[in-house]
Amino acid sequence: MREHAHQVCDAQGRVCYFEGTVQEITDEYQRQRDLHASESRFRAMTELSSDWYWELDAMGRFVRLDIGSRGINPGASEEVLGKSRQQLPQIDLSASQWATYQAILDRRETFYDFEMAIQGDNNRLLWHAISGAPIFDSAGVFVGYRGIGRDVTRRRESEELIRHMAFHDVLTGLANRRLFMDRLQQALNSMARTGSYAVLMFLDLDSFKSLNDRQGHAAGDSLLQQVAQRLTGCVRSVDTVARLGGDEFTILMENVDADDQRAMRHTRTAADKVMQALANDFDLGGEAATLRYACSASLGVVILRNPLASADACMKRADAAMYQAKGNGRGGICIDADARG
Ligand SMILES: Nc1nc2c(ncn2[C@@H]2O[C@H](COP(=O)(O)OP(=O)(O)OP(=O)(O)O)[C@@H](O)[C@H]2O)c(=O)[nH]1
Repeated sequence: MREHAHQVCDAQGRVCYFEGTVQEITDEYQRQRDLHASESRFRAMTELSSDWYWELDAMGRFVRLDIGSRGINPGASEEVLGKSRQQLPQIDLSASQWATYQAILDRRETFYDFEMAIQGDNNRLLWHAISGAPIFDSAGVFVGYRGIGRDVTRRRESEELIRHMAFHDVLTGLANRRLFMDRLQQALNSMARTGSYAVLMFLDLDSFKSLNDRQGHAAGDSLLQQVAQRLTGCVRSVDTVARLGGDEFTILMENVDADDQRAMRHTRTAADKVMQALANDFDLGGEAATLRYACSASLGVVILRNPLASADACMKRADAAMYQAKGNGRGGICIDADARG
């Protein structure tokens, strides 16, 4: 019940009696209790969850940001109030991503899991997924947006790692066969446009098995890693170096030259450089000891002229050239310069 009362006085100001009203407010009281319970539920949710709640005004500026104790960067709330997302320098979106975001807001659409890169502390890239819905007042006028945000950095990093592992060799970090074959096919396609030849090299270490057998697998692994580094260091950054597996490496050089003679000269120089890169002894001893190892390798080289050739056929030729080099006594280069190839 709610009571209102006031005094009724006589002409001299003396209180004669009280009069007032009594109102039953059970419904209103219940509504307030419900509202309070609902607000408490919402608070508990944002407090316990790693998600956060945000609200923008009609101009897209933050008017509210509730970040629970488990949420990201709890101090961020004051920094962002009054600013739009576009005004926050830590959000790292391309121009076209910003345009997509703004178009969604302009159309007053509900959106789900719009992912944004955020520059975190120590230059760590974080990823936030935000979902939001427009808010309209009782007259149907648009007054802003509200929604939730979630840190999805772990998921993005796992996806990136899986993607990287699908296309790279775990031991050396080089491209794997799958990525290499893809690049080779792309190189053949672009040869059709540029008319410039490409060069494919196939390198196999000599007697690698006996290194493994005599010095152990760790020494073999160390050699493979160091060979990968040296090969990467002796080609241009646009060239692709791959480990196909075991002790087999391949190198793809694009846009070598469109002229036969010059292409042949460049190819010889590049092949010599690769062999030269492996000429100095490797230290396979790890931290405790020194183990000098002179590595020999056989190199098969193919000058690719025919953009219609298949990537598989090119690889077979390079493999055959490498075996030819092995057959010639190991430690040498065999160049397959078939003018039709
Ligand atoms: N340490 C190490 N060894 C590997 C790895 N993958 C394959 N191998 C070994 O690499 C060796 C490959 O040897 P082959 O190329 O067949 O033989 P090879 O002794 O080099 O002989 P030639 O090529 O004829 O000179 C095998 O003994 C494999 O067990 C790896 O990731 N790490």
